[in-house]
Amino acid sequence: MDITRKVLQVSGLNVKVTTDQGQLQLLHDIHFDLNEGQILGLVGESGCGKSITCHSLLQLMDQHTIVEGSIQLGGRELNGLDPKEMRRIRGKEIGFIRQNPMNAFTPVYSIGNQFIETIRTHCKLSKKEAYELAAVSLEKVNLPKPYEILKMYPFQLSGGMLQRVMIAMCMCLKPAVVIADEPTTALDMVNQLQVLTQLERLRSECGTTILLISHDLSVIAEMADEVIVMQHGKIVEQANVFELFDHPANAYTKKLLNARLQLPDPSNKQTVEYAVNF
Ligand SMILES: Nc1ncnc2c1ncn2[C@@H]1O[C@H](COP(=O)(O)OP(=O)(O)OP(=O)(O)O)[C@@H](O)[C@H]1O
Repeated sequence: MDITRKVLQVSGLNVKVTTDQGQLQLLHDIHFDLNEGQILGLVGESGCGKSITCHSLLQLMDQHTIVEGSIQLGGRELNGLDPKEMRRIRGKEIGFIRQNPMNAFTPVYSIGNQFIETIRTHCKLSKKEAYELAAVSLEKVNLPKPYEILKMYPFQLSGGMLQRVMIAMCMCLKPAVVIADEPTTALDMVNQLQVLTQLERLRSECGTTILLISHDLSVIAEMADEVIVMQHGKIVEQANVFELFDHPANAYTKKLLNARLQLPDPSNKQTVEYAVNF
């Protein structure tokens, strides 16, 4: 008996944008399911449509865009949902961890102010209760001295710290799904590891399902259960992470895997080979 619960079901997703040159199709017939507690990796080279996919799921596309198809969260259709209702779903039911953490925060308000505001938008808590919950969550993502962090402004925190503040917000709201769009791209190795560890905790402790977008194949190999490969707005391959890395079926997937930086063998004095020709 299959007991896998589908949390998010995307089918026949087409995204078109109207430009001065006419209509341009950005996504072509995208289908995938996100199962409860799963980490689904989405990979592909720059411009293949990864961010458009997550913005479409979150209904964040601008008014010149046509989003066709079905996006069902727990059986409820999101495409075309009333914007006010969609605002309630974003954050509470679908969390979003953005590529550039600095853009996710308003520079003139303290972290505490924004954290508490976010919690209270979705949960019936007093300011004091929300403040305490925020401090506990910051500690859970290994941010020491949480009360001091809550008093700080976004520019006083590093990118990695801001990413962890966003993960802490998700831990408070416990959304069914988190969409993480290149969460580690702008971070050094130490911060990358901390953010990935906390994402994994979000999944293991809160049972959150994660759509992890990255062009970094090592991040995907480490984190994902299943992987989707995109090219030119289309899914070209979807497979279990081991299957995809060990036996890629599609020619583009093979090219993507081969394009990883090939470091030289130190015993051999040959030139470093960079296979980056798409
Ligand atoms: N509003 C728009 N009008 C026209 N084209 C657009 C619009 N938004 C995005 N695009 C195009 O759609 C394609 C997909 O963009 P998207 O941002 O999803 O790429 P991506 O895979 O996330 O890339 P990256 O890894 O660099 O973030 C790109 O070619 C982009 O130029």
